[in-house]
Amino acid sequence: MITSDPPSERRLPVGALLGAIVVIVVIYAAVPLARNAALQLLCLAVALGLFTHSPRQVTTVSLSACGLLALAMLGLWSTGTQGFDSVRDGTNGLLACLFMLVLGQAIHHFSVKHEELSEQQSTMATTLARMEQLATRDPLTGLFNTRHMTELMNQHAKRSERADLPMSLGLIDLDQFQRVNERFGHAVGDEALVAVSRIATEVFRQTDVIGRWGGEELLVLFTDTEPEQALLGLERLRDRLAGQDLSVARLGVKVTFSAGLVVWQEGEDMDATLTRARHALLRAKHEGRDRTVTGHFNPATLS
Ligand SMILES: Nc1nc2c(ncn2[C@@H]2O[C@H](COP(=O)(O)OP(=O)(O)OP(=O)(O)O)[C@@H](O)[C@H]2O)c(=O)[nH]1
Repeated sequence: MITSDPPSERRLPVGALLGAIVVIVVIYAAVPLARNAALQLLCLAVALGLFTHSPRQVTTVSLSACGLLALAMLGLWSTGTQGFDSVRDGTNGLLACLFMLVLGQAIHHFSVKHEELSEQQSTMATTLARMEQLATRDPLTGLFNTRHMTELMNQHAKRSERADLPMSLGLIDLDQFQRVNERFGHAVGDEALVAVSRIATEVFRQTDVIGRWGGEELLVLFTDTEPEQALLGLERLRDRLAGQDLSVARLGVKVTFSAGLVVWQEGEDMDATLTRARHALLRAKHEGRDRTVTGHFNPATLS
């Protein structure tokens, strides 16, 4: 079961509270004139138990207050201390004890309910986060899934249009991935996919949006980025993958990728942008793989 700490505003060190109770009881015993005020302060200390950590501590506070007060009264009565009226002070003390026990129980009950509620809230938050994860992420790579990427593309297109910001789209396809699966097995192929995804998230900017576009394809949305910079990003990924062993067991699994990179045109439907990116990707494959082919901008302008 998931438990949660009470909110910080409820926290009061129980040790400090017990210390205060001891001091109040000492004042009660030592200063006859302050007895009524001490009883009121004791009740207040028990009420402050509401701000301690747990229901158990609430009970500790109220029982300690009652126990210490009873001991003090017993001591005063048995030693016949002057100024201690056993009827008046005894009745007041017993009433205070009764009040503190009832108050302690009520606060204990409230505290238990509060804890249950916190646990439920925490469980709900975890479940919601898990559901959101399942709805938006690809289970293998942890990247955004196709459906969520589609939503994000449309959102970013609107944002780019409103703010007049450049946006590019890169479609990445791992080369000859079937051979990786055939040679090393599907599980190792999965490892390679996970490794490429992890490296991609490291290589691209945090503002770039990366998703798995089915199978062995990734889609990158280069938001607020000039295409030349997006191309540099893709080539950084190529450099990082070059010669890198992508298997956990160091089997020598290496992959390259082909990519199609296009600039989103203002007002363009994202499906049309994707189609252009796929055409560019196919050209990259036909031209020999392990390269990026761009559409609608001149990579020769690279600085
Ligand atoms: N291990 C693993 N393989 C996958 C996954 N998704 C797709 N693949 C494999 O990726 C391979 C894609 O094969 P193809 O589309 O023929 O392309 P390719 O072998 O990569 O060759 P080119 O794309 O032409 O360079 C297939 O063998 C799929 O089974 C996955 O989640 N895990």
